[in-house]
Order: sequence, then structure tokens, then C-alpha cells
Amino acid sequence: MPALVLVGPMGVGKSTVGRLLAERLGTGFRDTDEDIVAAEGRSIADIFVGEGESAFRAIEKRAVRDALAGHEGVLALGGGAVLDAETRALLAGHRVVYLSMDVEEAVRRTGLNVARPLLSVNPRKQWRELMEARRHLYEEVATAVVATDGRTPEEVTRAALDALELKEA
Ligand SMILES: Nc1ncnc2c1ncn2[C@@H]1O[C@H](COP(=O)(O)OP(=O)(O)OP(=O)(O)O)[C@@H](O)[C@H]1O
Ligand SMILES: O=C(O)C1=C[C@@H](O)[C@@H](O)[C@H](O)C1
Ligand SMILES: [Mg+2]
Repeated sequence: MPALVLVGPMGVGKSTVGRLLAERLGTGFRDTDEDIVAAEGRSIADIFVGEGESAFRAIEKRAVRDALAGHEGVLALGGGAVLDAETRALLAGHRVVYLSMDVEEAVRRTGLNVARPLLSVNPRKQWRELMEARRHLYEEVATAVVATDGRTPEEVTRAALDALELKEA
């Protein structure tokens, strides 16, 4: 089972902080978005455009299940993975860190990035709607919440280790 699982919205820093956490803990890092791209041989944006969001969610659900069962290190989930009730149930019993940020920070980090299909038009409004729908789901699965606003990736990493009372390797 993973040492810890990172959840949170697009661009909050799951991949960046996840890699740092893995280094500090002396373990590996895995990201379900990357697993999906590798397994499908195309980008997430291509899957969304070609087959739609629900097809992507079905692929994602299997990717998360496999990673929770097979990965021992730090695991980052895609930003929408918590939308699935079975995925949320699978997360019970894991150490789950919700990385959070406010809307202005979110737009700064993700607003202009066309590789994030859910935020490609009017990012501020789309961000608010996404967070209204998801905030409670992130909170539901989390065993710790770490705010990332105004913190460097190193500071977020330290805060996550402290919140979980984990020691560096
Ligand atoms: N604490 C931070 N402060 C400032 N910028 C950050 C911080 N953490 C990450 N970033 C930057 O924000 C962007 C998004 O980070 P990252 O790709 O790690 O997010 P993510 O949560 O993995 O996103 P996604 O869900 O799309 O995979 C990157 O450009 C990264 O360098
Ligand atoms: O928040 C979301 O719904 C998503 C987040 C990304 O990690 C990717 O999984 C994909 O772009 C969808
Ligand atoms: Mg990422």
C-alpha cells in the first residue's frame, strides 16, 4: 500500500510535491495521470476529446485501483479521481493528503495551460464550479489537509510530513 496518497485539484502541486515527498521518504513516486498516458499511449486531453469524460473516468478508476494495490511509495491521483464513489471507498484506510489552494493561486498555476482540458475556457469560473462540486469530496477522503497558498513546494512538502508525523529517510 502507498506510503501516502495525494489528492487535490489540477495544478495544486501533486506531481511536484509528490516527487519531493518521495525523495524525502526515500521511496518511489507514481502518478495515476502518468500511468494512464503510458497505458493508453495518448494524452489525457486526447482521451477527453476522443471519448469523453466518462470514458476517461472509467480508465482512471482502474488506474487508481491498480496503483493503490501495487505501489509502495508516494502516489498522486488525478484531480477528478475522488468523483468516483468506489475510489473514495478504496481510499479509506490509506494516508491521504489533500493539497488545497484558493482560486487566485489556482488560476496563476493552471489558467493558461491547454493541457488541462477542464480549465481551458474561463478558468476562474470553471475553477470555482469544480471546487464547489469537489471540495467536500477531497475533505471526505483526506486524513490531513495541507494549504499550499504562498508556500514553495519545499514548504508544502515539510508541512505534509509534519501533518502526517512522518520522519525523513
Ligand atoms: N507550492 C507551489 N508554489 C508555486 N508553484 C507551484 C507549487 N507547486 C507546484 N507549483 C507549480 O504549479 C504547476 C502545477 O504543479 P503540478 O503539475 O505539480 O500540479 P498537479 O497537482 O500535479 O497538477 P495535475 O492535477 O494537472 O497533474 C507547476 O507549474 C508547478 O511548478
Ligand atoms: O480535475 C480533473 O478532473 C482532472 C485532473 C487531471 O489530473 C487529469 O486527471 C484530467 O485532466 C482531469
Ligand atoms: Mg500532476
